[in-house]
Amino acid sequence: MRIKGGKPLFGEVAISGAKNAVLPILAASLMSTGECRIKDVPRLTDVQMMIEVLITLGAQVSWEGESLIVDASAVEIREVSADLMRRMRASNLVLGPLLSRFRKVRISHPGGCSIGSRPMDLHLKGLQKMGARYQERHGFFEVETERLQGTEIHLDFPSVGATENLMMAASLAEGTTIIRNAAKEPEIVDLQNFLNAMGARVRGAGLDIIRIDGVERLGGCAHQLIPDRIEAGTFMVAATITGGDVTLTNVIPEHLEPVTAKLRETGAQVIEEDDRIRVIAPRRCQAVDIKTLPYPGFPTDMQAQMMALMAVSEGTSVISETIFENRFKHVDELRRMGANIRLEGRVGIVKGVPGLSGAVVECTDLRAGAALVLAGLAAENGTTVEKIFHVDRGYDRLVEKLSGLGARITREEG
Ligand SMILES: CC(=O)N[C@H]1[C@@H](OP(=O)(O)OP(=O)(O)OC[C@H]2O[C@@H](n3ccc(=O)[nH]c3=O)[C@H](O)[C@@H]2O)O[C@H](CO)[C@@H](O)[C@@H]1O
Ligand SMILES: C=C(OP(=O)(O)O)C(=O)O
Repeated sequence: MRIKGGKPLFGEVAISGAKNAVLPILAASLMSTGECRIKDVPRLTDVQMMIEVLITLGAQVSWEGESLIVDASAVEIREVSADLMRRMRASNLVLGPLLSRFRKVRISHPGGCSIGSRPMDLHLKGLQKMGARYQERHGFFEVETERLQGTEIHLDFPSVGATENLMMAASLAEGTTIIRNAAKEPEIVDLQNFLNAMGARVRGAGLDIIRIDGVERLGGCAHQLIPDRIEAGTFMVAATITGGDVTLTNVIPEHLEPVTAKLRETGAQVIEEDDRIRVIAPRRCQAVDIKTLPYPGFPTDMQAQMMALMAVSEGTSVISETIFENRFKHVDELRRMGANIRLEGRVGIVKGVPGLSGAVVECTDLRAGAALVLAGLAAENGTTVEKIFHVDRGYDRLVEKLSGLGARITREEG
């Protein structure tokens, strides 16, 4: 991606459906014996990969405009290969659905990814409490059960993935499951709504305790995805870092509160309407401290983008990453562009500089890539962002959307 920075962004941009909602929802569709129609699905490589997982398992999946139609009635295979698992972390979300529907699953160990290790002990501990047995062999988890039984599960940490896997598994279990210390992210609420539309009985998503009354079968449904709060947050930072004035449409402002609060602290004006947010940038932002936390805390998926903003803000910012142990890979690349950042373990100390200078930089992961694009939009001269495929995992038509706001950005296939 080539960016000629230094131009404020102006105008309106429509936010796509949420990546982190559609991936668990596609996994959940494996439990249905009817046809599921999911609307407003973003065109992302992660979505394409999840479609491949579903097809490999035997589901029929087709696009109809912006909707995906999934028919999993003929699914029989119960194994996810190491290859698919390596290519997309979220493929671990088929564990709960396949186990509850077929009672036996073989899923490759997720290992780690560039932002840190991605353990599944909480997912497995919860399933074990529901009566599943598992063993780890040759890099695979082999999990089986006669039928999952409802139970009470207390999560040691409000893990998003574990909450999702357990909610899905419990939907076809016998009896009632209570998940305590559950994750409260908006994507959990969207999953609850999708499960209930298929005929499940889930209540409490968005709160600490989720109650699932198991049912015998799940049928077809139609579901509209929530907008992507991380894509939205990224555009809010794009407006701020370039000194622009941008209105986002198709957003749920409440989901963005942690980001909005921080941006307001930097001096940006954020005006919320029903399903729109307008961001008006200050002359120069003030540095603010950031600590990533489970929702409604500040999202880890916005940490890199905020670091790019802090790199050009006035003052010193302390950024603590508490969710992933290795989510600072963008630091070296931002330094190439003139950022003054020191790392101390999981804390980044960012001393704002008056401006960044364009350079050739490389994406190391999805949000690191987004941060570099943002830095490029703010920098003087040209920036080349390489390995942009990381960004395609989570941003739908990013170049088109940024160009629509006046950014000078092009893309070349390497
Ligand atoms: C709480 C949180 O912010 N979760 C983020 C996490 O979700 P994701 O579902 O990938 O990760 P979790 O929420 O499960 O994991 C968060 C933390 O819990 C630990 N853990 C997780 C599962 C487990 O069985 N054992 C265990 O120890 C992880 O190592 C990590 O430190 O990454 C996604 C992609 O960046 C984000 O959208 C989610 O917001
Ligand atoms: C890292 C992310 O996704 P995943 O958990 O699917 O790797 C993300 O959405 O920022």
